[in-house]
Amino acid sequence: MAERRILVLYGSQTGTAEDMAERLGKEARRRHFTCRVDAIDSYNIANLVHEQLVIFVCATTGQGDPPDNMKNFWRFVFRRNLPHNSLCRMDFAVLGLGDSSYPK
Ligand SMILES: Cc1cc2nc3c(=O)[nH]c(=O)nc-3n(C[C@H](O)[C@H](O)[C@H](O)COP(=O)(O)O)c2cc1C
Repeated sequence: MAERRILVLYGSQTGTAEDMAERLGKEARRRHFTCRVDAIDSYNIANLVHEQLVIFVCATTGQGDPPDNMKNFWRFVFRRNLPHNSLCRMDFAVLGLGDSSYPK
């Protein structure tokens, strides 16, 4: 990886995923990565194709629903006409937050 750059995007309803994303950002900067942390729907999805490495930190709310600040992205991901290879050049990781007391 020529440039050490990470984007951390979070979907958070009550702040836990946001805190986690900020912690990841801090840790990444400590390790000399350039790191931006943002709510998923505040980020311009059209730019995702230019990202090298993205960490998605996403919580669940309602009844297995996406948080309000990632609803647009959720719709985007499930678009029927989204080319299957549209994000294939991007490395990504997903950290999901939930609570095991909710029914599966
Ligand atoms: C109203 C509400 C609904 C939730 N629904 C679910 C759920 O359906 N499934 C699940 O695994 N966790 C559920 N959770 C647990 C949250 O996903 C978990 O507490 C998470 O850490 C919250 O992250 P956030 O503070 O970033 O929103 C729910 C929590 C709340 C407050």
